[in-house]
Amino acid sequence: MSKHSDSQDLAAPVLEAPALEVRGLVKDFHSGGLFSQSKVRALGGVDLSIGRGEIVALVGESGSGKSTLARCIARLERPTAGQILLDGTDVLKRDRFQASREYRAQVQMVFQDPFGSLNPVHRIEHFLTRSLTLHGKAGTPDQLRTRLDELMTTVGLTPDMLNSYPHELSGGQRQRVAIARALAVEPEVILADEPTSMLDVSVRIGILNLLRALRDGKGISMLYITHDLASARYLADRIAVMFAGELVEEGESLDLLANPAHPYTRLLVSAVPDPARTGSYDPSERAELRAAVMEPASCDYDGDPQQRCSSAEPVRHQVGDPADRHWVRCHLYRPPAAASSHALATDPLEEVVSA
Ligand SMILES: Nc1ncnc2c1ncn2[C@@H]1O[C@H](COP(=O)(O)OP(=O)(O)OP(=O)(O)O)[C@@H](O)[C@H]1O
Repeated sequence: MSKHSDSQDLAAPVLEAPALEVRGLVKDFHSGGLFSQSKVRALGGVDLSIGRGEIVALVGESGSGKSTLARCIARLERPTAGQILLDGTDVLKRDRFQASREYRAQVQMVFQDPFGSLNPVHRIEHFLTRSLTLHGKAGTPDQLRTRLDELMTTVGLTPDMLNSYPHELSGGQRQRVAIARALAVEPEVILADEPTSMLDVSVRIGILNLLRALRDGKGISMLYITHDLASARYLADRIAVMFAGELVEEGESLDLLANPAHPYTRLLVSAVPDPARTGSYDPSERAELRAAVMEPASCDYDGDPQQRCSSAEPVRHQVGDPADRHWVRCHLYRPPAAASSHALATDPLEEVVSA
């Protein structure tokens, strides 16, 4: 059991170098018109790493900065400051203005909307062939045919669907095509931004299982973005919690959900439908947690008279066993014995993800 400490020097286990790492990533958006000086700080200095073959879920409520982080990593947005390291190389330094083709092949993004990401005038074969050709992986016509068929079967579709148009497929099948398109370039990392949120509940678990199979079979590292803790728990090895553009807690999925240490994480956990708590759900508990965390500069959770977040950034505190790599950033963190527990009693996934 760790003790409360103001030190950032945590006793982390020595691990293999991560596949992808961001350090101090800041993103400001200008707001209020062309001549306005005002800005929105969407990311306030994010540090996050994804190990090889690891699935990290990034969770947080709408507007917390999840998509901005993924878009910065995919280099669809230019970060204001910070580093993005792929296999230890600082890619922002190497390719300052736009990502190289090599980087785009290594880091692929799958978007939330499988309807919007496929141009309706093209057949499925077009999307996959284009990716393969752009990245020099098409080969001879025979090799291309084999590769296309393989991609379709890998994502659970049949090769005859290559002749279909997007509107002839279901939402789940379209998302599988989007995943096949990402796979075509043989990426090292996939950034999946709410890949199931626009799909029928009945097909969500199939997409999650596909992502897991790709990690297991091909060793692809993934950042899985969601506001749904139940699916994060189902899929991810680790969960990172984002609040107002900052990571406030991170840990092994089961440990973090069983022992949430930050008031915001507890708020999220309390929102997961939990069959074991049906009937005893206490709305005032949620209201109290929400009030405590919605004003991060003056968080009075547990009554912090000093309101330290407004004058100093909270440092990271290790939570529990160092092997769990569980940390929290909160001035009010106390070791678990003194904190209240909001553990998920049973697996709510049956209720939330599957039909
Ligand atoms: N292009 C933009 N211009 C100005 N502000 C932006 C832009 N994109 C994002 N923001 C702001 O940055 C913050 C983070 O937004 P972001 O979309 O990353 O959050 P999110 O957690 O992904 O939310 P959601 O789950 O709703 O997608 C928000 O305050 C948002 O309004």
